[in-house]
Amino acid sequence: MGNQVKRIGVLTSGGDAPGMNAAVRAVVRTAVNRGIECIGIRRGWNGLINHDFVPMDSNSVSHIIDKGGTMLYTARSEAFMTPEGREKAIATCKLLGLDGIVAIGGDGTFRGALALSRQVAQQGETLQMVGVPATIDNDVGCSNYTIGFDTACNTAIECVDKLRDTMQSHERCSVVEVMGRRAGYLALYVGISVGATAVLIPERPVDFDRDVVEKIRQARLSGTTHYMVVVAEGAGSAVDIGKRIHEELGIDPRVTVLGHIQRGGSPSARDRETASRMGYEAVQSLAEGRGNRIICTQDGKVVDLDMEEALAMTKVFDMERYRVLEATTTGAGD
Ligand SMILES: Nc1ncnc2c1ncn2[C@@H]1O[C@H](COP(=O)(O)OP(=O)(O)OP(=O)(O)O)[C@@H](O)[C@H]1O
Ligand SMILES: O=P(O)(O)OC[C@H]1O[C@](O)(CO)[C@@H](O)[C@@H]1O
Ligand SMILES: [Mg+2]
Repeated sequence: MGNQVKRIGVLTSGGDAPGMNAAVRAVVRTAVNRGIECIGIRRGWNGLINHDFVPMDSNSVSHIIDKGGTMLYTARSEAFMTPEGREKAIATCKLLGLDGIVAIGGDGTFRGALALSRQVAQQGETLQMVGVPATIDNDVGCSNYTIGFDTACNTAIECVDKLRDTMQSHERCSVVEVMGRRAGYLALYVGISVGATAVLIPERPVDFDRDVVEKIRQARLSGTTHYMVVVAEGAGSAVDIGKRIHEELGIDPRVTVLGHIQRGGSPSARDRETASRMGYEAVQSLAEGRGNRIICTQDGKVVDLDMEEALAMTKVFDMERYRVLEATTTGAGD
């Protein structure tokens, strides 16, 4: 774990996101082209604990840029949350002679990276970590955008468009739950894009009467006979919302929880391109001696920020988008 970067590891961690493969490819190819060896660590942080790795060359990442999922597999690691687990990971890094690691994942993955790097520093050594944001939740505070979000939005939109066809024919109300963990980005982007009657997000405290009952009522008064309610998983359960709509309005909604379908599929152009740029920047950053960074998009540019400072940043939710939704759907059909 010296100063000059000769060999790096790359891993994917947390929930998978379309475009993770494109990011792995960019990391491996950029490293190889700079004369840096690259080791794939499999199954997230668990791979470092369990010696689960695979040496990678340029050909090992051929034919993956268009694939969803991650060729390195991913995991959530309980063991890595403990100093003892991280000690085993440090031993593997020493054994493999890693100078740095590119960790592709969400905020949790980066907290893990920081914890590892601090523990190494306590032992008087250095292990440079670089994070690449990839999560369908788009909830990494320091980055405007996270790899996978665009594809997940497009997948959800395709599903909701199909639901709308049958809701329109049967003159029904549909309640659709989308992922996002504690964030409402996915729900709001999808809601705007499908012309949802109502969207519930955790960033805006829900007033059921104002945000659901009145929206459906106004849509009905405008002549509409089908309604689409999009619920972010962080704002509540679609099943509960459906029951409440039945109680308060006497209609009989159909509930769909989109679930993990939103995490799959071939990555969109935006996700492939962003992943390629971020993967490239991650290796540049390590090779140029800038460790403990998170690669971020800010105003369309890819930049690297100090990991600790970046993790302390919070994203300001753009409420203007909620106003766009209201201005374009309230009192009308989709
Ligand atoms: N504070 C922490 N210290 C050490 N390791 C952590 C910490 N937080 C998270 N990790 C590690 O990172 C892994 C991934 O974190 P998490 O499950 O939050 O997913 P994520 O990277 O945020 O991605 P996503 O939210 O898209 O699923 C955890 O399973 C754990 O191994
Ligand atoms: O794959 P799991 O463990 O069910 O996790 C689901 C969670 O992961 C995500 O898909 C990505 O963070 C969230 O939107 C969701 O809450
Ligand atoms: Mg997360």
